[in-house]
Amino acid sequence: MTELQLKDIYKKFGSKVVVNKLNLTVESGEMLCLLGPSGCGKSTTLSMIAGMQTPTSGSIMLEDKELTKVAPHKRDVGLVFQNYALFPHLSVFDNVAFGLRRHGVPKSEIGDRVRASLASVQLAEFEDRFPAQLSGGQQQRVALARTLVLKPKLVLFDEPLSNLDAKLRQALGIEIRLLQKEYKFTGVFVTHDQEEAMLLGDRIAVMNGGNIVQLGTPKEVYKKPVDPFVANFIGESNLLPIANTDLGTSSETMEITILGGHKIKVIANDNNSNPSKVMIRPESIEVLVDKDIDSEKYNYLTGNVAYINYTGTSYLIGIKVEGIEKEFLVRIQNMTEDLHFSDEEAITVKWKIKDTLIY
Ligand SMILES: Nc1ncnc2c1ncn2[C@@H]1O[C@H](COP(=O)(O)OP(=O)(O)OP(=O)(O)O)[C@@H](O)[C@H]1O
Repeated sequence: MTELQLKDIYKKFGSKVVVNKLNLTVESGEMLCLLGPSGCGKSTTLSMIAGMQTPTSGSIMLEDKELTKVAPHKRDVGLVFQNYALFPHLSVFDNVAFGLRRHGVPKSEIGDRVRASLASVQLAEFEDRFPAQLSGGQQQRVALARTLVLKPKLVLFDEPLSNLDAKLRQALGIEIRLLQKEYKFTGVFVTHDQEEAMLLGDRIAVMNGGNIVQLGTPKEVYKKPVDPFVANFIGESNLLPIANTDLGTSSETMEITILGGHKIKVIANDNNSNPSKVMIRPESIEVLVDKDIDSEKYNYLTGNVAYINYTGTSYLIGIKVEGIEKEFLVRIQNMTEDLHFSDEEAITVKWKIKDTLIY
């Protein structure tokens, strides 16, 4: 069931268009991540749903209600911000109870609801503390409890994890997912961090310049990015400029030449006439060890090792390939043996033809 629908949402600040006829549907119980670089219009989109900004034109429907006609505090929409926005002079209990009191919830109900909500964010023992006596992660949990205690249909998250360190970000991200199952809210989550979007989103809307450039599941946007911008923004990528495309096609594959004269095969289809770039994910590439060449199935590229970085879970190898400006990146996971390469050593790598995307 559709919960939230944005229709032709358009927003101008002065003469600058920041959201450009955006259309988006969020299903009931879904978590939709708005992901994009700074300035792409994701926070403005969220602010319009929350009612802190008014669209220049377009409509926002929450179920069958036109939200743009409803005052912000009557929208049944919860908000979780980056900076927690707790009342410093109120205890944790009173911060969480604040909204219930304002909504006129009977006193007899308030204690139970606040305690249940604090328990669900693992802060049952902290109700008498003040925000300044809590860590950043705990403060953000109070902010979550304060929002969820009101049981809103829709919860809007504006980069709520970005003030926290990497480990805590992941832990709290997982908690938000579990809380969503428990409270059954629909969520829109703004972030510029692709890992966060992959962790939290049932679907991800990738934004650029006020538009949604791709909408899909984390797997879809990662495996089949629609253009070089998305490929580059989500995960690591090797984007190689194409020099020449018509070097012969078989029924299934097409051979193209990239800068430096290297030949690469791609799966032929109707969409790849006149492409300008080849894209290969670093983790779909392997180092050639056995010298067994299978050019029906694999592409090969030879260069010299520029650097090799060990991250604990993988190796990242940068390879200088003739004619290609940026190092070609290879990420090797699940290594059973240590990798040893000296600087400048010649290296050949291979990847499956089917893992080669073109734009
Ligand atoms: N109140 C405002 N008045 C004028 N321009 C604004 C206003 N709010 C945002 N903008 C501009 O609109 C554009 C989009 O801003 P927005 O905050 O939506 O981007 P964002 O994708 O959320 O970026 P960030 O991650 O940096 O917050 C930016 O160029 C910004 O400078």
